[in-house]
Formats: sequence, structure tokens, C-alpha cells
Amino acid sequence: MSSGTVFTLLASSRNIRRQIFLVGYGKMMMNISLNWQTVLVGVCFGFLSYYVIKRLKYRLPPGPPCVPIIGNVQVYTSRDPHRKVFKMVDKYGPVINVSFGPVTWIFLNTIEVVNEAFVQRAEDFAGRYQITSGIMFTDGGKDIAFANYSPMWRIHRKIAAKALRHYLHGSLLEDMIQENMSKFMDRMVKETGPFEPKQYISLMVFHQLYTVCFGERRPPDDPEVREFLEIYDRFVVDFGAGSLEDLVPFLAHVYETAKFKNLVRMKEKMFSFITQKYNRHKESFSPGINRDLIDSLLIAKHEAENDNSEGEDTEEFDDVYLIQTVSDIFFAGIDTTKTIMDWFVCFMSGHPEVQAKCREEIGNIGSRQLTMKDRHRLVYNEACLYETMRLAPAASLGIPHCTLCDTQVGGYDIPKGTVVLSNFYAIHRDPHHWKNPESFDPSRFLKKDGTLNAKPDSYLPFSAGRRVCLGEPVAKPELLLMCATLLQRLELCLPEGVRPCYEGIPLSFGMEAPKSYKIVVKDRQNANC
Ligand code: HEM
Repeated sequence: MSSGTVFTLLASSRNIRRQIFLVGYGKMMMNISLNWQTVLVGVCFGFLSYYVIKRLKYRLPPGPPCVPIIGNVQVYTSRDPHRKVFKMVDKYGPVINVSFGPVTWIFLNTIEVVNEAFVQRAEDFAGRYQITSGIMFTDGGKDIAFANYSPMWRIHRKIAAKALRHYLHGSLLEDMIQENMSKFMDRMVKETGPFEPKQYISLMVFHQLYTVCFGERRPPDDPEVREFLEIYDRFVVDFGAGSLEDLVPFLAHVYETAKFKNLVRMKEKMFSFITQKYNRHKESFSPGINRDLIDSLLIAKHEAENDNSEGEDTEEFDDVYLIQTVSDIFFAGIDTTKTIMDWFVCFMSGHPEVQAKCREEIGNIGSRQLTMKDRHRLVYNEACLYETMRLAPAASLGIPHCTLCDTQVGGYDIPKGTVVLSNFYAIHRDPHHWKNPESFDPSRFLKKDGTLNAKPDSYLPFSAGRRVCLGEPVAKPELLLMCATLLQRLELCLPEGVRPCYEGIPLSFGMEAPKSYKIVVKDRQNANC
């Protein structure tokens, strides 16, 4: 209530006692409103002092001008911050400071500064920025991707890496790829006109990871898989958009927004599903038999417990950690793999001459099922995959890191607790390292002797250092086999008269898929089409 309202009330009142009451009440209200104003001014002053002291104490990287507290709204509310920041590199250099509200975010835009931070000063930059919805989703940081750097995280990551190695050993993955892809390619060849390949790719990848994790092979329309996929898709969109609780963390303890409550409900549904599968595996587990990734995890955990030569404390490592790993693999694997496949099909249908070269290479192997052992004979196919990941990194900004101590990069100070992102979109287009960076040219990944140049200078689709993608050793051969298996059977063409388009649409923070496009396919297995 404002003081004006109180005076109006006073003037119209005939009752003196009531007047006295109102004066008292008005004063009290004025005091309250004054207190709120004081608090507000105090908070603003606090932030400003913090802002000024930080500027004076540290030599922070440059960045676009911003309003204190509010920050660079045009960057953090945009759906393509990787592009926006890339455009700033000429003006501000490779290390750019962008304010997300009152929080400082540092973008690293060249391979040189990313290597300095993530590899040379690996431990300083190995933390993760903690947000409320992330903490909720990971049962308080019991996963790998969002957990902060800690001894428990190290054990967790080591066991998961071992499990992936167990999984890659043998022919589990290649058999499953062939079986799974055939189901969906059989459907694609039945399309009589131009169609969007997105839906098929999405189902293909989801079923693939479903089988990787749970060992179950399900028909394409299986209702259980569909239900899980629907919840997953809704969760990814809502989680990616962020919630108020992430901006104002204490809110989650006082009052939960409807959006956050819904996120919690979806998380519980997904986790009760994964937990059920996990428990069934545990009941039927036998260390000598490896049916899928859950078995691989159980084997790796047993080994870690039996052979604890480094004296690590594995006692607190309970089932929740392993269930969280399964969830990590699902979440980290699906959208990245799906997006890369989508771009691969988009580039291949727009470049028939490149596609023909891939098919020629596959043809030299024959029409039998492709296996991991064929990798060295699929060099041109792999170069196409690498070029796809260069132009369209599945996670252009990776997952935000957080500094664990005061440190430096590119000659600037980076205070403890700063959010740091590597901009792979910028690194993969750096004109100092890439000629005609915007053109699709797989030959840039081939050496003079025709072998694959797997580690070019400015190329990091899986990041580097302590938090490098855990799935890289699986994702690369898996994607190669998936893409080559697709081209072995299908010729991917644009509908007649349609020109290629390689424009992206932002999905979530730093992620882009190709704009909606249609293709027609020719079945090479039954070459009568
Ligand atoms: C084309 C496919 C993929 C790409 C391009 C990709 C890329 C990335 C990137 C850029 C990061 C962030 C690294 C950082 O914070 O510096 C990451 C993290 C991660 N990825 Fe992948 N990824 C892919 C597939 C996969 C798959 C299939 C799995 C699971 C088997 C996986 C599991 C993870 C995990 C667990 C992390 C978190 C690592 C940590 O924080 O220690 N990724 N990935």
C-alpha cells in the first residue's frame, strides 16, 4: 500500500480511532515498503560492488557490453549462442566473457585456448556448473555428465569406461546395428514418394540405444518403447529450456513451479523404468555372460571391487550410481547420435558424387554385413562422417565446465566458480586452420597416402581433457557402421528439382539439426526400383 492511499483514507475517515489505527497501519506499511526498497537497493549495491571488485581484482577476458545483473540478454536468450559468440571472435579474440544474468560465462573459441584450459590446466577446469534441475535429475550428482569433479566421480567414470570397453569387445554392437537398421530400412523402402528421414533416424537411434542398454530387441512400433520415447522427448525439451528454480535455486526448497514439478514426475517415470530393467539384470546376472551394457557395468563393478589395487573407496558406490550411468548413456548418446545421422543423410543426399564414392568403397567389401573389422577399409566413409561432425558438431557448446580454483587462460584471469564453455562450432570453422570452412569436403580428412587424418589441428567434436566424451570410443565406430550400413542398402536422393539446403534449426542450447528436408530412397538390395 502506498503512502498516498493512506492519506486518502485518513481524509475520508470521520472516526478518530479509526484514523489513529490507519495512521499506525500506514506507517507500518510505509516501513515495510521502505524495507523492501532498502533490501532491493542493498541487493543491487551488493551485486554492483561484487561486479566492480571482480573487475578490479581480476584481469577478466573482454566481451560485449552488458547491463550489470541482467547481462547479455541477446546471447543467453538466443537459441544459437554458439553462432552469436562466433561472430564476436574478430572483435574480442578467442576468450570471450558473456554475462548470463549476474553469472559470468567464458566462451573458448579456438583450439589453442581449449587445449590450454582443458588439457594443460585440466584439473582447474574439470568442474561442472551445478543447477537445480541437474541436481534433481542426477539424485544429487550421482551421474557422470553433470557430477562435479570428485574422487567418487573418478571411480564412477572409470567403471563406466571399463564397461564400454567390455561392451565393444565381441560382436554385440555390430550384430545389433545390422538387425536394428534392417527393421527401419525395410520401412523406408516402402515409402512411395518423398519423405522426411528424421522420424526414421530418431526411431533407429532410440531403438539402438534401447538394445545397447537393456539387451532387448523390440519391434519398431513396440508400445513400451514408444511410451519411453515420448516421455524422453518431452523431458529433453523441458529440461533444455531451463526452469525458474535453476535461476533462483532456493525456490525449490520453498515453492516448486508447475514446470519443475512436471520435470520431477517425468524423471521419476523414466527412472522407475530404468531401475526395473536394472533390477531384473541384477537378479539374472552371471559374471561370465555379457548380454548388454547393464551386464557390462555389473561386470566392471565386480572387477573394481575385487581388484582395488589403487585403494579407492568403492563402498558407497551403490546401485543408484549404475542406474545413473545407464541414464547418462541414454541421454548423452541419443540426441548426439541422432543429430549426426540426420546431418549425414542431409549432406549425402545433397552430394551424390560423394555418396557414390562411399558406396564404391563399401562395394569393395561386398554385400555381407559390415563389421568393426572393416573400419580400416571404410576410410572415405569415415572421412565423410568426420566432415559431418566438423560442420555440424552435435553439441556445439559441449556441457558447461566450471573452474575449481582461480586460474588463467589466454593470458586472462578466470576466477574460481566461473562457467566455461568450449565453442566447437567456432573451432571447427576457424579460418586459420580450415580452408573454405563452410564447404562440405571430406578430402580434408585424408592424408596424401589416402589414410585417415583422425586428429587434425582444430577438431574436437568430443571435447578434450578430464571431461572428454566418455562415449567417444563407442560413438565413432557405431556411427560409422550405421552410416555405411545405410548407404550399403539405400541410395539417398533429393526429390527431383529440389536444391540441397544445409541450413540448421536450433534444437536446444548449442544443438542444431538440419532444417526439415525430404528425400527419396532407392533400394539397392532389390535394384528394380
Ligand atoms: C556423435 C556422438 C557424440 C558426440 C559428438 C558427443 C560429444 C560430447 C561432448 C562435446 C561432451 C562434453 C565434453 C565436455 O564437457 O568437455 C560429451 C560428454 C559426454 N558424453 Fe558424449 N558425445 C557423443 C556420443 C556419446 C555417447 C554414444 C555416449 C554414451 C555411450 C556419450 C557419453 C558422454 C558422457 C557420459 C559425457 C560426460 C563426460 C563427463 O562429464 O565426464 N556420448 N559428449
